[in-house]
Amino acid sequence: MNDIFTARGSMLIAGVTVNGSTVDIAIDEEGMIAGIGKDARKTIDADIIIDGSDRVAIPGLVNTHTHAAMTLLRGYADDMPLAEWLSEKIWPLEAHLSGDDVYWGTKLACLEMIKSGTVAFNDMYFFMERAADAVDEMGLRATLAYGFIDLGMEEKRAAEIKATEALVAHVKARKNPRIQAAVGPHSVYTVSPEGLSWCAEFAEEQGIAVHVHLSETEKEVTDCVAEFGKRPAVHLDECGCLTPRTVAAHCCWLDEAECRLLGERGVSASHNPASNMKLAVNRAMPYHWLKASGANVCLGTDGCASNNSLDLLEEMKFAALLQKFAWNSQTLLPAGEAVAMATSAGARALGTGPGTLTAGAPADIVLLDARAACNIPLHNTDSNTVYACNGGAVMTVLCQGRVLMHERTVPGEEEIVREAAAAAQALVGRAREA
Ligand SMILES: O=c1[nH]cnc2c1ncn2[C@@H]1O[C@H](CO)[C@@H](O)[C@H]1O
Ligand SMILES: [Zn+2]
Repeated sequence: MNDIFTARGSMLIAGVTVNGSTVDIAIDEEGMIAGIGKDARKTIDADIIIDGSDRVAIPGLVNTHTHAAMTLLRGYADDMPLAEWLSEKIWPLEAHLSGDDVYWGTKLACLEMIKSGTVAFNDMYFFMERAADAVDEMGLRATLAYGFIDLGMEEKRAAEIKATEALVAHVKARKNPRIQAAVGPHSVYTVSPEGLSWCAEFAEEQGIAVHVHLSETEKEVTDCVAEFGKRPAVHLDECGCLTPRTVAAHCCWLDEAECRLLGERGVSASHNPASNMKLAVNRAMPYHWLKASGANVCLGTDGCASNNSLDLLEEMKFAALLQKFAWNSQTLLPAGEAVAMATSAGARALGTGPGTLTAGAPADIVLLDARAACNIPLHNTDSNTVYACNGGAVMTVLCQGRVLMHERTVPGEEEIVREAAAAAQALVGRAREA
């Protein structure tokens, strides 16, 4: 069974349930879906066969906003307001982070993501060269941004520019088709207009994505209006940061005109319901306005210090429930749309393919346990996936046709858990001594 992780060749997932029908999924040697349907096995001479009976296949999930290595901060500080939480707890501890911490924290995040069906993620953090090592080894896809924070200081800005340029050069030099670089201006309250403009220009010049926090709290909006005379989305736009390559996380306090602006600019808006509820940001993303505007609404978990897990199956449920509750509409964000947010919309945001189970798409595939209680009965796959199951129902995960987890086994799990726990403990120890 172990060689399924290293075996290369064409593959057949035989007799698997997709949207209520039993089909075969044929995967070619390049890791692309060659065919899907009752006769798909005829399209290839499979080297590897995965038994799909008792399995439901869905496209691989895409986490469009996280800080992966914050797994090390899981449970370190909870139940606090955002500004206090960041400035009194999170940032002081992050000041002691090392590259090794980010490596093991990101490995743990990748393990957790694979175990809950995620095949690609959009990350913003520090020591991202080491995050790239972790992603490389774990086999999923990632877009990696250095979290650019200049706090209005010219000297700090110069250092952030250097760090951003270094990461982009590093990622390009790796030539790993699964790993992309992005530019990561943290937010309008931590980056000066000069910093934001530099980020926008550099991203444009490099043809890479912009990853930013936007309108997470009401305070962010009132402070931005007081300082710059305009709301955060307008401010970001004037600095050139709103583009079809932009992923804006949270988008809770956008007004209707800002939603239209995001739609016009072709921005991807990443909904992070668990983090928003936990930090009581007190307003849900206006999904209905963003959807009407044509913005690409996708899904993210945010980091493990504000979630505190990376389970997108759970997150789909939070999104569908929060939207209904907040906007008083039983019909808003139905299950099928929640699945699309976590799959095709996420794939569009990160440029990783169509994010669907179709011929010609990359074989980014999740097999859920059809015999798990949460999948009985199977009246409707989308419904069970969003409302009943969590990551525990994920059995097998493929990324570009490569098996990352099979029957819940991920190679190297024991070492990752041991080393990440040790790194977290040592990090807190260093902070306490300081
Ligand atoms: O919800 C959040 N809002 C704003 N900042 C956050 C949140 N979660 C994590 N970070 C912070 O963003 C930086 C990423 O490079 C880190 O400092 C991380 O702690
Ligand atoms: Zn965040």
